[in-house]
Amino acid sequence: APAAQRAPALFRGTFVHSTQVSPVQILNDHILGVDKNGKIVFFEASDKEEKLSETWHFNKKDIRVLQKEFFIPGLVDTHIHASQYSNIGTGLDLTLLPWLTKYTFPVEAKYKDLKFAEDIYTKVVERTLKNGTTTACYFATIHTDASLKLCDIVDNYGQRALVGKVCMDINDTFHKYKEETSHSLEETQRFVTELAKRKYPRVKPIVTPRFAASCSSELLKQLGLFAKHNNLHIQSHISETRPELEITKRLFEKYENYTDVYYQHNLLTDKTVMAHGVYLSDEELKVFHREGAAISHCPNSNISLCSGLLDMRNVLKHQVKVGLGTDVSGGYSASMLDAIRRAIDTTKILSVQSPGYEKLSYKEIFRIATLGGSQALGLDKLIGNFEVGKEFDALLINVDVPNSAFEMFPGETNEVIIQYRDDRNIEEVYVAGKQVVPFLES
Ligand SMILES: O=c1[nH]c(=O)c2nc[nH]c2[nH]1
Repeated sequence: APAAQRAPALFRGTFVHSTQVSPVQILNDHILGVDKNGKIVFFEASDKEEKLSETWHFNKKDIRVLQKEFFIPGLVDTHIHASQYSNIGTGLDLTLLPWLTKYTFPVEAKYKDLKFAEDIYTKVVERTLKNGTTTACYFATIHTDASLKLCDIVDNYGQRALVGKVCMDINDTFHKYKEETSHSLEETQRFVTELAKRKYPRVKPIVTPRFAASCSSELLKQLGLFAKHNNLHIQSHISETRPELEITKRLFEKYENYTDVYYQHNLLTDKTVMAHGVYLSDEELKVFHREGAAISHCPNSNISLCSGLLDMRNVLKHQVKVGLGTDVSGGYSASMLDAIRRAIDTTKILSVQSPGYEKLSYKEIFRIATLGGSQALGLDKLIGNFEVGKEFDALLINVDVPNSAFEMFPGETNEVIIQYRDDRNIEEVYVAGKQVVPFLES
């Protein structure tokens, strides 16, 4: 088993596909496999084929040697507004607060219509899977039935997800889109109960106060207590823009800072993921570390809405759990590859502004997009890398497909792909060992 922990994140090998278990990769004298429950196993084999046929019931014809393919762990999108997918790539001329009023609240209000919800939610789940997102942490809208519909679709496609029905009882700029305080809590309870009844193995609820500026203290308190008593995941936004910080300060005068608002309402736990955190002070980062709360870094959105640049090096220095998020549709791409690139770009910009700033390497960002994301969502015992006993959430990358988006040059290793590969080179997507959404023909 310890050998598995040493197994690299990506490698070439010989692939074995079968109708019973798939896939398996032979690495020198070891076999990385996936059992019937989608769990990763790793064992030594003196005679690979004998061992394979005995243990896994493979025929020789199932074994294919494809030098141009390799696996990477599935990508974890720690912050994505499924409901905003219909706005993707549009309306990015404003900053956060006017953007919410002009573009975002009007589209979210449409999810009262279940047919509209079903159409957009189907498209976003399909698209994120095709882009290699095996796990997503979704914001839905304030509508419970539409949020449950999103859960049904996620389960149907075989994606892994945390899904949140949005809670907000304050909206002074778009009055139609808010709830009564007690209704917001009751509907969250109904959402959690109804989702539990469905017994979906890989779709879990997440308590979702939109952000402090759209929630009364009473609502935050009720949601915090509900999450605490039921040991639930929590997500929200924090310290994304300066004007939002000012409003929050005015609304929650007696609190030390933004982090303290969530902390005092029982909303900052080791199952919490907060989007953005661009303007968190070192003091606040220390509280995040102490409480085991995570940050979802959403670099595309931070740039697109001109919110600010997160100092990831400082977040890592404070040992705060951190993952990456696409933040559709503040972010204009539903691809985690885009988030990886923007995250690297952000630290490069910071290094231009402050010579000597230690940029993040692509290896660090790749880890944050996979294992880091699983830690941020409290799922790292289950997913995030290829450790024995975890579930096999993986992408099969092929560097040599027809119409590939880029060239491989002589002597290059597969590691090159992590630096500039394209989504179109994701050939197969696996969640818990099961193939979901085949994308490219090989
Ligand atoms: O990027 C963001 N998108 C949103 O929808 C939102 N709501 C509050 N704060 C937010 N930030």
